[in-house]
Amino acid sequence: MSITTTKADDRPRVDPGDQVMRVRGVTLRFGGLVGLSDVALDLNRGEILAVIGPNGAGKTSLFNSLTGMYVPQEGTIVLRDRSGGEHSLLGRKPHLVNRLGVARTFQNIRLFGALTALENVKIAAETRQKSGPVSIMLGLPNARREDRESDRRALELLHFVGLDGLLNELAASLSYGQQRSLEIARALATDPQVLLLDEPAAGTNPTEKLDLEVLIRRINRELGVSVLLIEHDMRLVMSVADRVTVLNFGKVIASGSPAEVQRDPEVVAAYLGAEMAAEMTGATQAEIGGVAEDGSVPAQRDGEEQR
Ligand SMILES: Nc1ncnc2c1ncn2[C@@H]1O[C@H](COP(=O)(O)OP(=O)(O)OP(=O)(O)O)[C@@H](O)[C@H]1O
Repeated sequence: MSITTTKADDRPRVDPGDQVMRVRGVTLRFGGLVGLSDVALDLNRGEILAVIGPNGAGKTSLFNSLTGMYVPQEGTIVLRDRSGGEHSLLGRKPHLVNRLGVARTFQNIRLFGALTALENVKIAAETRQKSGPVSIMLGLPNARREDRESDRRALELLHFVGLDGLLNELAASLSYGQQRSLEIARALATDPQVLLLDEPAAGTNPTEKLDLEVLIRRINRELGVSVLLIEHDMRLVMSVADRVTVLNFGKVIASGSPAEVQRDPEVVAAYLGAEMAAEMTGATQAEIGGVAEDGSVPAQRDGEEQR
């Protein structure tokens, strides 16, 4: 992956027939609770696909299933590489899924707080190295070359996400928005074909949200990375996503362009349900869930779902 291959305005060609990830019939149960039910989803190469839905709808469970952290009891999850080779991801260990080209960020940021920004990204870049521990310990030429390459790559990515002034700051001392950018740089350092972003705007301020919007587009356009995005901020989703898939109670209830999904009666009903609940109880929209004035979709309360 090169950082400077295309101009910012160049969209990678999105060919609906060229699916980089294909998910079919995925069902995930936690004991008696159904987290995902017969979920199907296609991510086309070069596109940004948002996955939305109220809290508890199954979005993170889906990401965990796509990245090997959860193993669904039923279904298929296939990654297609650039030469058309197909790889089943179901049941594969997370580091092997990553090696095949799927990287992710987490809803709750997972950085090494006591390491610097540069070290956090370099560790991820090193997962692509071929030198074994003995070559590294002995400082053999191959190992030294790969070490310099990891340094170069980490610096390039920190520049790409706008953190080049903070290379030597401890991750824990960065602002929330900066930590989110660092997590993205770290995910990119593993050279993914597909990047899964789990609520990247959570906890960021309005300026950081706008920066994030630009960054997601640049990752997609300049690096040619296909993006799956979980996000509650509907303004961000509607602005960056090519298509949107809506989950509710673990099922896909709609899929289409942002405009189509916004008009879909089932999606409207899912969110209107929360609105009516707010009216009936006198609670505010934000307290109950539904589309709030700022465009965000707050939580569905525990116990609302019948699974
Ligand atoms: N490890 C687990 N064990 C048991 N239940 C789980 C587990 N992980 C998720 N669940 C349940 O599966 C359902 C879907 O949760 P999930 O976190 O995927 O939803 P979500 O759409 O990502 O919500 P949020 O927007 O709050 O992140 C919830 O009822 C949740 O409690």
